[in-house]
Amino acid sequence: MENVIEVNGLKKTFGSHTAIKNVTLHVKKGEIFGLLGPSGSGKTTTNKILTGELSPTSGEVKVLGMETSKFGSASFKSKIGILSDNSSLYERLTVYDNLKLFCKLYGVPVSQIDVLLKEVNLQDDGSRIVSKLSKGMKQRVLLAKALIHKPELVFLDEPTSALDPGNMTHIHRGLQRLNEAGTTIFLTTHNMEEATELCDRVAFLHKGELQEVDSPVALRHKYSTGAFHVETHDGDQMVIRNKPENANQIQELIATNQIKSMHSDHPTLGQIFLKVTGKELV
Ligand SMILES: Nc1ncnc2c1ncn2[C@@H]1O[C@H](COP(=O)(O)OP(=O)(O)OP(=O)(O)O)[C@@H](O)[C@H]1O
Repeated sequence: MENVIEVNGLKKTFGSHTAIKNVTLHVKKGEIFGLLGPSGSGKTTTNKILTGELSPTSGEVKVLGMETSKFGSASFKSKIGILSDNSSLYERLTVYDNLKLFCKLYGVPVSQIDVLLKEVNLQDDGSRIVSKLSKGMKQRVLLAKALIHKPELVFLDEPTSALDPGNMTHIHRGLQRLNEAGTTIFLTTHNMEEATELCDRVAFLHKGELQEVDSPVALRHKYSTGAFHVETHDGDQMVIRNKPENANQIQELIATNQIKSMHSDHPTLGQIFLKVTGKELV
């Protein structure tokens, strides 16, 4: 499958500090790819390099088949959408007028605004002044702004960090629909449930280096202890190792209808990150 992001041996230094050491990653067209890492691991720096805001110190970076020298071009900008902590709105204008400006900038019909406001659950808030909105509402307007020109590839840096659970679910469904319609999503998040739910593949970034790149399911399988957690109808809880000598015990529990619940011990992405890097993903 075609790669929309190709990074080989990327390095980025700020003075004597090396923020990105030797990162190689490839994102396929149509994927939701999650970049996960604790504060200071280099996620924002990677995002900024991929969107042309920063230049790499060394290494090869190609996005949508274009070299970094093309990242300032109108053609590149029309194909990517960005939601980052640098994204901003005109505070004194209404939500609708903000989006109207971006429609004009990209030559998009204003009819697109109502569609997008519904997608971000702000269908009744178009006439509100941006400065009066909550942080979570602004984040959703910024998401609408990032998507207004129907980009092929979107970079979303913590897109749901300010959202309540209801709106987070609404945005997750919207991002899944967007992805099903063909948009590739490069997602940066601290939220492990979000990454597990949304991402086809995730990469763990730690101190500027990638530790693991795989699907959440494959990672959880890889780091599974192979044990079963069993709860009986009597309220007993037990951990049974997945070994041949324990097969009889499990069979007997099943035959005597004692099992209330049983699930295999697959660690969460947060637990895997801790195991791989020795650091909490916070
Ligand atoms: N402009 C800069 N000048 C100097 N150092 C920088 C600059 N930008 C980032 N760094 C350093 O590079 C490292 C990676 O920073 P980066 O912002 O990419 O991390 P992050 O993973 O996005 O963190 P967070 O989750 O807190 O946003 C940090 O040590 C940071 O201090």
